Amino acid sequence: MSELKNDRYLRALAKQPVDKTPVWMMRQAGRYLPEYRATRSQAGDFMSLCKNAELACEVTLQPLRRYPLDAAILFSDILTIPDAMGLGLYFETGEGPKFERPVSSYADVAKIAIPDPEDELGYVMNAVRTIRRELKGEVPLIGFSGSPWTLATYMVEGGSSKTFGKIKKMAFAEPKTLHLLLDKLADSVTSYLNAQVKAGAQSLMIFDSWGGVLSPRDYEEFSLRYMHKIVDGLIRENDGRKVPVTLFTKSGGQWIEKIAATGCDAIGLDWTIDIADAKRRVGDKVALQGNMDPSMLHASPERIREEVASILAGFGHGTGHVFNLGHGITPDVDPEHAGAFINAVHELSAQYHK
Ligand SMILES: Cc1c2[nH]c(c1CCC(=O)O)Cc1[nH]c(c(CCC(=O)O)c1C)Cc1[nH]c(c(CCC(=O)O)c1C)Cc1[nH]c(c(C)c1CCC(=O)O)C2
Repeated sequence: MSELKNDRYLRALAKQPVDKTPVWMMRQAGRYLPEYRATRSQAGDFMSLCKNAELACEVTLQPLRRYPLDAAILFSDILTIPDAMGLGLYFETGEGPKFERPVSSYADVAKIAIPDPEDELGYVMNAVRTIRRELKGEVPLIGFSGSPWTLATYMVEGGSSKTFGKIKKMAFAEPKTLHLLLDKLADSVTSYLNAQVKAGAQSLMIFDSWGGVLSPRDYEEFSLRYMHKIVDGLIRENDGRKVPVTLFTKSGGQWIEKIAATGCDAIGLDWTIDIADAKRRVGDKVALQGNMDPSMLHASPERIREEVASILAGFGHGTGHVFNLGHGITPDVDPEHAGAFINAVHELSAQYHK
């Protein structure tokens, strides 16, 4: 078993005692950091940055050099799987991700093959191995993927969407087509995440960014069911240590009992749910990650501290809490405010672990 210098994050996920509440930030490597923007312009476009193991490692480590974060997250994107399936991912400046060949029919879905993670996605595994080597056991490395539903929204819509008109039409008019796609995605995500574990990822997170646009029944049918299938297929122990899995459904606060029942180790919460309420409902089963509104990072450092204090008080005494934002940090945040947030978590949380 390789030793970690700081294992607070893994201990909190396993509900073992900690000295302080661990903290990391979704999208902690990103455009709000000038050093990220510099490396990114050196790489050219975003996917070239993801495909260069040395540069992907560099941007993964940048936020850790600035802040005492308790975890690193692989620098990559959730859309690597659809790209490896042959859809032709590209990024239009200011418009987010797009696909050259979106999926629209049963025939399109039938043609899709499950990518080999060490072949078409070998660049991701190279990044994981490089980052693990360069982290030198400082903090654990989180691997990740998108959920089948969230990946399918991009594949069917051809990019980001506000209304999800095309994928909902497929869900309700051609459910067989969508289920075949979701099934292939679940198999792809399982083998992709297991390959990340074998390459060195010490924890896993599944981003279900768009599960919250579904009705409760449709959430179970089109999103949760496939995340459950993935959880059942994951390697849960490696190198003598548990590999915890965190499920994050944005706007999924009303379904946390159902999410906990998948057998995941932790639930990621956005800011629309009170963490005290979440702890009452599922705190005996799973750890909780979250949940400050990322927009709060625009407030003064004093106001940020107050917000951190109130979330810590909501969770209360004991372990099982990984502090985070309720969604990704945005490019317009002042890096000093991010630092104030992280320090506040460490300083104000010690009293809850005595
Ligand atoms: C939906 C989604 C995507 N990607 C991701 C999600 C799920 C999380 C969420 O709900 O936000 C996940 C993701 N994307 C990225 C990471 C890296 C790890 C981290 O630091 O958290 C992670 C975990 C890097 C990235 N992924 C992307 C960037 C920005 C790219 C750039 O440098 O221009 C980063 C740092 C690109 C991306 N990729 C995607 C979008 C919507 C965008 C933004 C496009 C834009 O704003 O121009 C798809």
